[in-house]
Amino acid sequence: MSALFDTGRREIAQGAVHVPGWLDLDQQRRLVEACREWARGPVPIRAAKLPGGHQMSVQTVCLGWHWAPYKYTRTADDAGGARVGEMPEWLARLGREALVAAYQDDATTYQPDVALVNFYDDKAKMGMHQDKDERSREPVVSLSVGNTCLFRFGNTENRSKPYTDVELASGDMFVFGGPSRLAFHGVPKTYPRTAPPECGLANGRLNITMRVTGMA
Ligand SMILES: O=C(O)CCC(=O)C(=O)O
Ligand SMILES: [Fe+2]
Repeated sequence: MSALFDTGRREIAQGAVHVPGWLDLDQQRRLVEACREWARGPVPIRAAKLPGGHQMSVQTVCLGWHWAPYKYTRTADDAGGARVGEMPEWLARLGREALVAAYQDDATTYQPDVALVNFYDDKAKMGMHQDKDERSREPVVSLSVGNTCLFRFGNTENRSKPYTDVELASGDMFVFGGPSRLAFHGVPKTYPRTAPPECGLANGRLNITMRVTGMA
């Protein structure tokens, strides 16, 4: 991204950067279209079940690797058993461009091999957690489309304070890596009817996180 569009870039913690409005409306619409396609299969979108039996309120479909609490597999053993869809190279490239913009580092060789596509209806939320099922500690890139949410970005020790509350709006990008890679984070709520009509998503919120599993 050119300097012109980097003006809103904000470092939330060391290695954690929020870039508001990183995706233009055309890119947002294309992502929404792609998410609709991915949600259809080969693995259908589903709300994952936690080991205790609790079902997540967020619905997820994965690319590259299938994530179910708390591991990655090639087949969706909790959702019909099909082999998960490919991680498209264009999406990995978008992840790399995000990293370049967030860290202002043109030399990155970032190559995410998994994407988790999350859909939030107006009631969905995500509790404070760490993304730690990856063997690699390469950064996580997050892209948001649709309704604005409250994103809580915490510390690496526990689920409670200190944390920083950030609003992630349609088109926003957020990266966390380095000393922030294992920070607890979550989505306490989304704000209904806040999506720009032109983003392509009339209801709810989509979030795509890209990661490097470190698995072969
Ligand atoms: O929806 C978000 O912004 C965060 C999603 C997230 O933390 C995850 O999928 O692990
Ligand atoms: Fe996460």
